[in-house]
Amino acid sequence: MKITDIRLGMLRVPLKTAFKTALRTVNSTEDVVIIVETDSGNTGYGAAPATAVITGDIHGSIIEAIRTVIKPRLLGQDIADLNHIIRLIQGSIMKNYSAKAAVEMAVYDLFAQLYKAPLYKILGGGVPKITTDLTISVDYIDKMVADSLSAIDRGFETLKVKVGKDIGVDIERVKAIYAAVEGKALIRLDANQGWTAKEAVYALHKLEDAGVRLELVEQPVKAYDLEGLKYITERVHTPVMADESSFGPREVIELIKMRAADIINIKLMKTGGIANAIKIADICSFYDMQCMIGCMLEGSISVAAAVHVAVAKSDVITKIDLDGPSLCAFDPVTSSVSFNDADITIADAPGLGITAIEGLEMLA
Ligand SMILES: C[C@H](N)C(=O)N[C@H](CCC(=O)O)C(=O)O
Ligand SMILES: [Mg+2]
Repeated sequence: MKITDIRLGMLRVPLKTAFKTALRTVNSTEDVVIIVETDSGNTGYGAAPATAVITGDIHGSIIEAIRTVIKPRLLGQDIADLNHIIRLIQGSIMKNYSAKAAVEMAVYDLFAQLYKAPLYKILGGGVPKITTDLTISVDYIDKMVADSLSAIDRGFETLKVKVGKDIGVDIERVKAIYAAVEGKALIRLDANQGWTAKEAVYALHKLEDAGVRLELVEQPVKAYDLEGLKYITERVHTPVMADESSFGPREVIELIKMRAADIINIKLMKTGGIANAIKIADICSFYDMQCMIGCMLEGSISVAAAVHVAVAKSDVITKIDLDGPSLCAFDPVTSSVSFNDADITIADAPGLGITAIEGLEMLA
C-alpha cells in the first residue's frame, strides 16, 4: 500500500454556542482536512484545527507545511513502513505540530486499514467506549450556571469550567457553579494560563476552604512558567494539570523531574500526532502519573483519532476531554466513532472508519 497523493480541504462547523476561554472566543470549528490516497484504493483521513494562541499554528502554516514540506517526502512511501514514515513526518520540519498530527493520523488510519482492524486494536486494544466531559465557557456567572445545568441535563457528569479572567469573579463563578451542581457533576477547572502562581494559590485555597471540591485545575499559569506551576502544585490540595506547558515527551519528562504538576494533558495537536502521544502515555505510566487526553476546539475527524488513543491507553489516560464534536451544532462526518454527548463509542471498522464528510471544501 503506497502513498500516491495527498489532498487538502477545509471543514467548517458552527458551534452550538460561542466557545470562550481566557485566551480566545470562537464560534465554529475550522479544520484543515488531509486525505491520503494509496495505490490500493485505500484512503486515510486526518485533520487539524489552527490554535494559534496555543500551538502557534494557523491554517496557512498547516496547509503550507503539509503541501510543500511533508507531502513531497511521503509520496511513494509504503504504509507498511509505519515507523519510517513517522520519522519522515517528525523530522521534516521544526514545530508545526498540528500539521504533523494531521498527516500522522491519516497514516495510522491507513496502517490499521492495511491490517483490517480498528486503529485502537492496532494500538493495543481496549474497551471501545469512553466518557467525555463538557466545557463550560467563561462568561457571566448566571450564564455559566445555566450552561452547567443544561450540560447535566444532556447527561454530562464532568464539567470543565473555564476560568482565568478576573480572579475575584473566577472564585465567585466556581462557587456558584459548585452550589448548583454539587452531587450531580464533578468539576475540573481550566484557567488557560490566566492566573499568576500567587493568584492561583489564593483562589484555590479560598475554594478549598469554602468546601468546593475540584477534581483538578488545568494550566493555571503561563505555559513557560514551570516554576509557577511547581509553586502551585506544592501548595494546594487540588491536583494540578499541565496543558500548554507540556507539548512533547521532552516537556513531560522535565515536568516529572521538577515535580511541577500532578497530571499531564495530552493533545495530538501539541504532540505532533499519535506516536508522541503514546510515548507520553508510556512515560507517565512508568512514573505512575495520570494523564488526560484532550482536544483543541476541533471537529470529529481528529478527535476520533484521539478517541482511539484513549481507548488503547486507558490504563494511564484516566481523564477524557474530547468534547469538540459535542460543542458543534452537528457532525458532518460519518465514521466508526459515535459521539453521543458524554458517551463516545467505536464500532468495528478498519482504521478510523471514516466513510463520508459532508461540506468538505477541497483546496486547489
Ligand atoms: C475543547 C476542549 N475541551 C478545550 O477546552 N480545549 C482547550 C483549548 C481549546 C482551544 O482554544 O481550541 C484547552 O484544554 O485548553
Ligand atoms: Mg487546557
